[in-house]
Amino acid sequence: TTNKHLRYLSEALELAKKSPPKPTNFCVGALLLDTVNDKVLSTGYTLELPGNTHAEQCCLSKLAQEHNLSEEEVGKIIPEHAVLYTTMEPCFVRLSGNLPCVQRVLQTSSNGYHGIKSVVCGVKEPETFVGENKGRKALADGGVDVIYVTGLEDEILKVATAGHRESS
Ligand SMILES: Nc1nc(=O)c(N)c(NC[C@H](O)[C@H](O)[C@H](O)COP(=O)(O)O)[nH]1
Ligand SMILES: [Zn+2]
Repeated sequence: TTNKHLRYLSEALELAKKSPPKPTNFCVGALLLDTVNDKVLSTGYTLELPGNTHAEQCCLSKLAQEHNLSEEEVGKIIPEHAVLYTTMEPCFVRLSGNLPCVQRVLQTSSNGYHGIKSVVCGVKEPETFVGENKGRKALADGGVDVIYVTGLEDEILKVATAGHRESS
């Protein structure tokens, strides 16, 4: 399944490349996969939707919109065995103070909804903005497996930090 993880993580990386580089965040790509039907349910990249939005946030928000649900209810339509692929691990703290994506993921399995129980990411979050990201433990405590897949780190970080260099 590592090849499958790399395939979808590569797709998420292509999405991350669409994100407009900024010095105050990372360019990340995310996609939600229905692994039973091998169907991409939704995709997202940083700043895709208006506002200071994250890739995982856009992915979930677009899915909610498609089903006329609020973000809080989107777990209702997420099938069992859905996997969230994100090039960088979900944020645990955001300098902006906006709701972290760890909370958004955990929220999908509230209210008795099955929600997202598995996250596959390509890199841990660098400590640039908020120090060590402790999201993996929070997700595990909430019954969500976090799997780090190696192999794309360099490219993921290069894309993620495109806005952090003068001549990017
Ligand atoms: N997983 C992830 N997906 C994203 O789409 C994104 N931009 C980040 N970035 C994490 C970083 O910690 C925050 O971008 C900064 O903490 C600034 O916070 P805001 O983004 O302004 O809320 N992380
Ligand atoms: Zn986030």
